Amino acid sequence: MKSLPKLIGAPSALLLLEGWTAVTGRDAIHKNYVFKNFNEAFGFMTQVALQAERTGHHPEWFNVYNRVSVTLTTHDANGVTDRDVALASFMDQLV
Ligand SMILES: C[C@H](O)[C@H](O)[C@H]1CNC2=NC(N)=NC(=O)C2=N1
Repeated sequence: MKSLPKLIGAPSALLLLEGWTAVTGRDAIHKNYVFKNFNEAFGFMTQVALQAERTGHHPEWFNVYNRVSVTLTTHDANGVTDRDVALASFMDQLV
C-alpha cells in the first residue's frame, strides 16, 4: 500500500534538485535531457519507464531523437510532491 503523496510545491522541490525549473501556470517541474543519440535517449526512457511502473508514478515527457523533455507533477495531488522529487532524483542519477 502506497502512502499518500506529500504536497511540497515546485519551489521546495527545486531546492533539492539540480537543473530543474518551475513550470509557468501550474505546480510542476521541468528538465531537458540531451543524449548522444536516440539509442541513449530511449535507453534512459526505458529505465525511467520501469521505475515509473515500480513506483506507480509517471512522467509527462516528449522525445525527439536525442532529446527528452520531462515534466513532473502529481496528478492525484494537483502539484509537486515527494514522489516527483524521488522520480527526478532517479532520472538524474541515471545520467
Ligand atoms: C492508480 C495509479 O497509481 C495512479 O493513477 C498514479 C499513476 N501515475 C501517476 N503519475 C503521476 N505523475 N501522478 C499521479 O497522480 C499518478 N497516479
